[in-house]
Amino acid sequence: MAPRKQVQVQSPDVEYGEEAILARVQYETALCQRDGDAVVVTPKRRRLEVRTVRRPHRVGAMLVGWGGNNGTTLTAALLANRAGLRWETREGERRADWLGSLTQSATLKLGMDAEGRDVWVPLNTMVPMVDPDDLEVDGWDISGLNLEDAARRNRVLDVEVQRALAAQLRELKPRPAAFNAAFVAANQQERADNLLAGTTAQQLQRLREDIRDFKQRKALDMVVVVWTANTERFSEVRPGLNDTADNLLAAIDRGDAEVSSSTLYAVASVLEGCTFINGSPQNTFVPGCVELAQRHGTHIVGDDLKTGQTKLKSVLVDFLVGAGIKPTSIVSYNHLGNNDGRNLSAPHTFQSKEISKRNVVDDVVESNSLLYAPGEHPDHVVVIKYVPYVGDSKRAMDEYTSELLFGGRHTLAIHNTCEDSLLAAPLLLDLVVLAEFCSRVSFRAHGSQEDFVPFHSVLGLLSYLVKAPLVPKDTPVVNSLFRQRACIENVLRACVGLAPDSNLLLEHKLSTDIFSD
Ligand SMILES: NC(=O)c1ccc[n+]([C@@H]2O[C@H](COP(=O)([O-])OP(=O)(O)OC[C@H]3O[C@@H](n4cnc5c(N)ncnc54)[C@H](O)[C@@H]3O)[C@@H](O)[C@H]2O)c1
Ligand SMILES: O=P([O-])([O-])O[C@@H]1[C@@H](O)[C@H](O)[C@@H](O)[C@H](O)[C@@H]1O
Repeated sequence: MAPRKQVQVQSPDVEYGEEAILARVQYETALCQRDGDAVVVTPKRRRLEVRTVRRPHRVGAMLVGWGGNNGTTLTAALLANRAGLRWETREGERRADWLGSLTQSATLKLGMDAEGRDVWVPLNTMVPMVDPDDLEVDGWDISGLNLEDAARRNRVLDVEVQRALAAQLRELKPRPAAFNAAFVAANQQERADNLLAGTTAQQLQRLREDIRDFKQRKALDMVVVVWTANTERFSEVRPGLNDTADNLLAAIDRGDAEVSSSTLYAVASVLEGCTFINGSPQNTFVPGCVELAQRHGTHIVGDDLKTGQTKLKSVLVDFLVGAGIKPTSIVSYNHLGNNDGRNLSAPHTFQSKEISKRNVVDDVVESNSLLYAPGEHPDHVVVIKYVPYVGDSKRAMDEYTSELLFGGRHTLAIHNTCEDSLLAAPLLLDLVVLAEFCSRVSFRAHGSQEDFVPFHSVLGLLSYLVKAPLVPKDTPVVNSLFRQRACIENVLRACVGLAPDSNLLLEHKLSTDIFSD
């Protein structure tokens, strides 16, 4: 697909240099001090400089679980879009697209034209971003199936698409994987025929060699490793095991069985200077792993892709609580029949998913003390059942019960069929594209001679894409979907010297025009 024309901002506050865009923005916050029931607010204004390197890296994504439903679907989408694939369906011809991708198929409101009409532009025209057609992919899987056979087994893609991509997919074979079977359901053992041998320490070295091999073979200057393998049970976090970076490295050296596969891949990625993204709910980022990422100045992102049922939950609860309606009961049931669902049929792996699916309402509930007393929250139940027949087509059924005026009851009953991998694959692309963008952005106080500072190792900006956002220690978690999206939009606006979108639109709301020059 031809690259889209970039937005060009004409302002004394932005310079489009050869190497970087240098922008100056006013960063405004409000310092609140409670005094009994009163709140005293002091506006804080800081002028910042934002530097964005213009040329995107030559990026490769290494998928852990490459042969899975998400991994094969993302790979097929990359190949199909690169080829401009068209295929026949019973509803007529389809052509490859990136529907469901924030960076490829979503827009943001840039401003208004001379007639006062809103002007919306694709997100990826604000600053240069990686073109998916340039993205290289590789990865590991405990199953040795090549991606053509894996895609057939996974039953996500139309047969016409599988046929059209068969020759290319057949050439793609996952690398042997590090696998700690104790962390996933026993039923996953059946497919484990493509495993690394040796001690955990030897496997760590092999994973690092794999990353270097991919980087060298494809002439990359950045690799992003993405965990899209099975959901694991939580790792025990304890002093001497994984509470510090050195203890975690020592635990790997001694082959401690409590080091999960996902943490081992994360450590390999950090040691190779790569961004690591956790698309599953387990606590891959034990404290020692976070410390290691900070020590090496690499980015980590997690946890658990936010694709369908949970994405809707974060919107509905935001809407209800924001409207002063009090959700008192949330029942989230779904059944699915893919291998993810099969793995989640084990209590210890389900518990990881239950945590990420339940915590997503916490920040919105805590935001409204008029509705909820301290510690009060809605009843909230998550149920996931494995029903092979429905395959990847997850059926979510939710019931939201809320209290209304005069003791009224409001009930929202929703049936939400989520084609899980068709929803997840575009988000995996967004995570890689946005993680690469974040690696090129840095900030400093205006007029400072200090170095520009990058985003924190824990890349909270990408919270929009995950259920359980990993954020820097002692910083707030935001789950509200539209606040998360606004954060990404406003960072993109800051990169080109534009203020956040206030949504005031006073030009259209006053009795008299006070804006005409
Ligand atoms: N699709 C969605 O809607 C969605 C949303 C949120 C999170 N997720 C999570 O994404 C992950 C992948 O989902 P999926 O539907 O692709 O599952 P999947 O079971 O189809 O794919 C997982 C793949 O990982 C492989 N694997 C397991 N352990 C491995 C290891 N140690 N190293 C390398 N490969 C390993 C498996 O063989 C399998 O091919 C799951 O954890 C799931 O919970 C999916
Ligand atoms: O749709 P969503 O809640 O965002 O996410 C999905 C869950 O509903 C589903 O139960 C689980 O199997 C998938 O891995 C994914 O987590």
